[in-house]
Amino acid sequence: MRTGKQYLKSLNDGRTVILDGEVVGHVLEHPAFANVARTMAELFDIAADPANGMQFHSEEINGPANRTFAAPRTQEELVLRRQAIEKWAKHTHGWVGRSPDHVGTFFAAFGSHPDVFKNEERDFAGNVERYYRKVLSENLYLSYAIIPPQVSRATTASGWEGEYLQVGVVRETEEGIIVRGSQMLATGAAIADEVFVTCIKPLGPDDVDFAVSFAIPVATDGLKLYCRRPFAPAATSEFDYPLTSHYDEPDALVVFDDVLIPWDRVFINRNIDTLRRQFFDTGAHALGNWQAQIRFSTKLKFIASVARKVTQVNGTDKIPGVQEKLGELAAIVQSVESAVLAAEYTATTDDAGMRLPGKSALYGAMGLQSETYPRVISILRDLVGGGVLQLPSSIADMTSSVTRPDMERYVQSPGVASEERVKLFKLAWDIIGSEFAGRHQQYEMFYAGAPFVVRGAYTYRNYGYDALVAELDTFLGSYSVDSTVNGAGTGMEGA
Ligand SMILES: Cc1cc2nc3c(=O)[nH]c(=O)nc-3n(C[C@H](O)[C@H](O)[C@H](O)COP(=O)(O)OP(=O)(O)OC[C@H]3O[C@@H](n4cnc5c(N)ncnc54)[C@H](O)[C@@H]3O)c2cc1C
Repeated sequence: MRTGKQYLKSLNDGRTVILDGEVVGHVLEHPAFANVARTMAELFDIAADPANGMQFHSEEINGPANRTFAAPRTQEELVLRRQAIEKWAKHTHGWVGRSPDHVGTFFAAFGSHPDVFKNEERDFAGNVERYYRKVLSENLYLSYAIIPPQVSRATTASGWEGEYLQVGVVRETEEGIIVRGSQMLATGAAIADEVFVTCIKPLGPDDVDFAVSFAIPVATDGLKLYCRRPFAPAATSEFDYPLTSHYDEPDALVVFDDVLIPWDRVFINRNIDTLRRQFFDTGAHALGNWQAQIRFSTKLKFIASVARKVTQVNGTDKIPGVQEKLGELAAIVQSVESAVLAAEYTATTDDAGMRLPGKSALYGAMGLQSETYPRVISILRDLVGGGVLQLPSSIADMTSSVTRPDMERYVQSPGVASEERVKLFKLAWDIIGSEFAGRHQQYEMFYAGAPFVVRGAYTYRNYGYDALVAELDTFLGSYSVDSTVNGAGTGMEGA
């Protein structure tokens, strides 16, 4: 299996990554990307070491592959898959949202349901199968951009002024389709191998040009990545910004300047019905978002551990009011892990033989996430008080012989030396207050769609209200005006 070293080597490929009006040369030589790319390399090394139990024998490629890219067929495989995802999530403490297991999971589901992509003119179903085999055999890191740019949400792209603002097909050639336009928001693309592009938002009949699905290498002619302001370069040290310095995944607006997508990389071409079905009739949406919940649960446990330690250091942990706050935190964190396990417990097997996590539990947790995460951050913010600002400006105050004595005298706690205390509270600030922290709040609230979409389209539809209402109707049918008038069920029978 591909190692971290091999992955890093492959990044010097002439990709067009843009920051501050300029094309970044080799991403590994830029402080915005170097450390987070090394984090990804560590993940690949963990997967490549058989001792970590992250490999499985793939029938599709008849060889070893990354367990997080497996399409589970049995309950045991579903459990092993969750454990492999946890292994990676624990390495980053859940602070890397789009590690390669996220989009890789979608292709596990696509590859198990090629029929959904079947097309009379072209072998798109075969393309999906072959591409999944490529993901497995090359241990690929995919990012994705599946949301139209935020031009206007009042209409879909066909209603916008200006053509091809959203990525769409301009024309077809013998070699493939030519696409033009943009899509948001490809997390990790600047350091990924490939980018998967499609549209998950519903399209109207006039949007057929935008109904595409394809994957291409990041280093493709005409493909540009406009990255948001990176936070890692401003991180003065690992000690000052322990999370920012390692886990600042770049987010990018993806722009296509008449890019040729070869036919063998096209999965959907101008087909609104298949576009809708690709995520939901393949199980990809559920399997992919379960990966996200496993990662989220790992992150929440990490934040809870910081909160608990802060109260120990500050000597507030014996106060009943503080224990109540830690209790609320524990309840929230446990409810997310419980949903992950409940989804596993209620898993079902679909028509293609793929084992899918239970949707009611999965989408239930997702429906609350836009409140869960801010609440968790708010509890930690409450518990740390001003301690996160009563901190030296940087590691320099800790190392300078002039300032260190004051740090050791004034910034410490009983039994907790200055360095230990500063370290903990700097970590807390990187969780609640740094730019990295702010981006994470936005990420957890929006990565699976705006909250109104998650609740209205996923949680509501998958809850199983019909079965509940059927039970309610049985109960309502068990009594009537007549039975009440006759005294039945009132306790007055025979009176
Ligand atoms: C940090 C981060 C990383 C991301 N990474 C990725 C990625 O890797 N790949 C990817 O494809 N996408 C990614 N996304 C994009 C994400 O999928 C979108 O942000 C998400 O789908 C929501 O779309 P939007 O931001 O355009 O919000 P909009 O749809 O514009 O909604 C914004 C807000 O407007 C209001 N609103 C709009 N329409 C309605 C309505 N009909 N009813 C009620 N309220 C409404 C709501 O308050 C809503 O929250 C990322 C986003 C963030 C923040």
